Amino acid sequence: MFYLEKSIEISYAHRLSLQYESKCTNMHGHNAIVTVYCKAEKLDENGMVVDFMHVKQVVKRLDHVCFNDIFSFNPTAENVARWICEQIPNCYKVAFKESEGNIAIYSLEENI
Ligand SMILES: Nc1nc2c(c(=O)[nH]1)N=C([C@H](O)[C@H](O)COP(=O)(O)OP(=O)(O)OP(=O)(O)O)CN2
Repeated sequence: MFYLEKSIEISYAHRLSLQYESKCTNMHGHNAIVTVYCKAEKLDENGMVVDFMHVKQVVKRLDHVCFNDIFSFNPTAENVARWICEQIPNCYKVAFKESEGNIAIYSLEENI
């Protein structure tokens, strides 16, 4: 099995829709570190699991934007991690580090 991991920093704004009072329902921003994990049993015709540049292109679509403008779902770290995973071939896990102590992980596998 071949494994690949890439981390990219993004800056974004968002506000959350929540069923309780929270400061996070106000527009605010984060500098997040997104780590994308991919794997493949066989390499493609270019000798890759997936091109690092392709991973960057997808994640950078989220840089310096307001998540509420581009997503129809509530832009929590969990939901955005799943969205990223769904965009990237051979991706099985995304860790979305919203701030130093806050990390959401979406994984297709049980053992994260
Ligand atoms: N499960 C989730 N919980 C929260 C999310 C989320 O995406 N998933 N997001 C937020 C807000 O974005 C909020 O800005 C983060 O709040 P907080 O935990 O207070 O963040 P910090 O620790 O970075 O901020 P401090 O003010 O320094 O404590 C909330 N919850």
